[in-house]
Amino acid sequence: MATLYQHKIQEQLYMIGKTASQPFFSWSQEIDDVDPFHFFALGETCSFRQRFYWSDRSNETVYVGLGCTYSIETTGNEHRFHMVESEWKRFTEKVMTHHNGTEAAPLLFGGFSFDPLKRKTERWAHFPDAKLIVPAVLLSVKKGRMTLTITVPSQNHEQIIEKIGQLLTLLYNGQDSLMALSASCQTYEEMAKHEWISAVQKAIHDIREGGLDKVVLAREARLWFDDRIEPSVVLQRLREQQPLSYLFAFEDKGNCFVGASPEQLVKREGMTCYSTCLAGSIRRGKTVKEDEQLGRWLLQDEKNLREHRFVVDMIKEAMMEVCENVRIPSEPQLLKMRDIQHLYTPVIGESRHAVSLFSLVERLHPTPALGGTPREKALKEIREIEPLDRGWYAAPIGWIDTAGNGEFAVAIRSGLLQGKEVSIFAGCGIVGDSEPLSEYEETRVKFKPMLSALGVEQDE
Ligand SMILES: C=C(O[C@@H]1C=C(C(=O)O)C=C[C@H]1O)C(=O)O
Ligand SMILES: [Mg+2]
Repeated sequence: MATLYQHKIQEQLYMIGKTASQPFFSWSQEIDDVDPFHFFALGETCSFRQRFYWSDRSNETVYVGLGCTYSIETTGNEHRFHMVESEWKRFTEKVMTHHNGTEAAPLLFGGFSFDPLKRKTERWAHFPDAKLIVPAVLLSVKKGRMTLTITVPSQNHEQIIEKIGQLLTLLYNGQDSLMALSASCQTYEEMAKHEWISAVQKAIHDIREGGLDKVVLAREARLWFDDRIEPSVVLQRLREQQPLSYLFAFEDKGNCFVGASPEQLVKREGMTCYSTCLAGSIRRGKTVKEDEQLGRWLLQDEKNLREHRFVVDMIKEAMMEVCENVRIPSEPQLLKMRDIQHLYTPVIGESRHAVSLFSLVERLHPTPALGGTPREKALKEIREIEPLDRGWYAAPIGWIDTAGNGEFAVAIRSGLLQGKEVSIFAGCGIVGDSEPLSEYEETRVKFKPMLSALGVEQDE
């Protein structure tokens, strides 16, 4: 039965290719339920060199992509958001779609580097300042309904269609295997710890001198395992451990950037635009009582409220420039994740004119939650004093569809998996009354989600 199904799809694809009048075509069909993690893992089995994974905070929308039919890439480009937007538009004009009654259509997924002007290291060699791809095979899950979308060139596609056929055979004949984490961590090292603390001291000093209000400083920890870490295992563990976060992964030739972020940068759905202000943090309590006490403390702590206020002021201003009827609560609320609680203020507005998703991303990135205030001064300070190449950490990651709707998260609580080696990243907002050691502790708490997903517990 399953093999027939696979052959039918292959046949249809060859037929469409023969009559296609555009350079690419895209074919969609609703399919029986499959496990998205299993689908992602099969990408490796069938040697697709690019894979991505996305699920939103409610887990209502899941996208898993394998292979790459079209890619948009830039390095060091100041106009990178605009360039990606126009390239995507060009692609959508070159593709013929066969929906078969589904809502699905091709999708562009990818991310950006935090700062194109920062000096780059070898570690992030596969992650340029912008890289977004149209996958050859896309699994979409929307409110429980699953769709498969295959997007391929109209000519010379025999090899890729053959490969997709193999994938479908395995998908319906193989077992869904819940994989366990088999690699164990041999060495854990906090990189440039003392330089980072000195950088925090310097930032506090510079803020007190005036002209700079807030700057976010991040650091890295590196782990060495006795075996290769398979990203699908990490994703599965993140889903279990961080059910309220965005889950994302972007893999290119064995380098996989993965994370579970609580932070939305922007979402566009028709004329409605969403963003969130997230800044100000404290750990979770060990008991309900302690947890509530910590939460109450956070809601009235001057230093954390100041960190948060800078983010609210900037996002509110940016949204009011392009939206009307901007709704934003006057006080932050608590957002509790498994390991940490934050001050949180959601923002919603109706776009005044056709404001594109990428122009919103450009306006908002980086918010003072990841850069600082004023933006350019803070970025300069980070470039100069932060002992780290952030790469894609703390930058926008997400998707856009052919109608221009989509969503980008801020890629924090994340790490880069490279075979047996993993780098994880965490940062925090420094203001005038920050204390270097408590900021250091805050980054330790922010390492926890990735560490637990990797099966590593920190010393208390
Ligand atoms: C920079 C990070 O987190 C950001 C910084 C926060 C803070 O300083 O309180 C809180 C949430 C995030 O916007 C990170 O997790 O690496
Ligand atoms: Mg903080």
